Amino acid sequence: MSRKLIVAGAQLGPIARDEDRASAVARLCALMRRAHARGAELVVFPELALTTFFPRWWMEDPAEIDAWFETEMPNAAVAPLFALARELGIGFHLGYAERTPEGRRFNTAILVDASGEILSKYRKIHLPGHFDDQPWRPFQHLEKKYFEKGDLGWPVVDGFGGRMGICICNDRRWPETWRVLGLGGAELVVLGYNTPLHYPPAPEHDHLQHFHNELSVQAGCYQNGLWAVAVAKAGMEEGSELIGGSVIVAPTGEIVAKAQTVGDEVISAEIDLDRCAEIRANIFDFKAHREPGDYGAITAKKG
Ligand SMILES: CSCC[C@@H](NC(N)=O)C(=O)O
Repeated sequence: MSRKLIVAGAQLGPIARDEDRASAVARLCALMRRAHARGAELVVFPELALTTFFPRWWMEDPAEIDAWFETEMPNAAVAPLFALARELGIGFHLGYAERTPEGRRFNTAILVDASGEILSKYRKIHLPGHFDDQPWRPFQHLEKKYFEKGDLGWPVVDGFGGRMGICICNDRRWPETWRVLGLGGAELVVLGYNTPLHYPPAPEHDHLQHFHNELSVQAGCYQNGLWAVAVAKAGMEEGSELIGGSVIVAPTGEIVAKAQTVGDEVISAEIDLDRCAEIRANIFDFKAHREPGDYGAITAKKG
């Protein structure tokens, strides 16, 4: 038995600070067409895919901050993407900055089906970086200032013939993310990232950025017996070099497709969701072998 599906990752090259939504959406549409031409039923776009990675700048003016956020989804700016998805009959994952009607701000991603309906929404839980102005850095990482911690948990929903989960960028480094998604029955996890090559607090690790990206995604897939499509916004963006290396990873932890550039690029693979059982019914058979009674420390409060 098999449940086969062609999936694509649409890596983005840099988005300039003054590049407007219309330009970014036109690029997403061009990538969606390329993914569709490869037979993809689902295309995964990066984290915060409609703008430059704005948390690298300290801003105080609320109007200036709000300009980076979407107050509705879909909205007029992304309407062409939703319309194209419907026309082509392709689903997609999109990361964006969300501002709610109550003025709450989240780093959000949605999963949209081939009819343009939003199937699932996730708000980023692991927010990296800092709250305060740190002008000593060549660029800042102010996700803790601009976003609240997500309040939707890690939803797992039916879609694309299987069980679908979402996480966002820094979440991929945390085993708890993958385990909670795995416990929810996720068979395919989609995620986007903006990962600077340079990490100012520990530059001695800069040369490990690609390794840590792959290590995290491959371990998450293997240890939970699921597929992942992990997609970068890459390249030299406003003086900050972002890693590429978008990958599609199998439940065995093997990479089955990988980007070769740091620009706009489509990767794709035919995946079989039934291959999750190769791991889930064996080495990581949760029911048979997991010992949650001994894992209490994992859910204890911070400290
Ligand atoms: C502050 S350094 C970590 C950078 C982080 N980036 C995002 N966007 O979460 C990441 O984990 O890739």
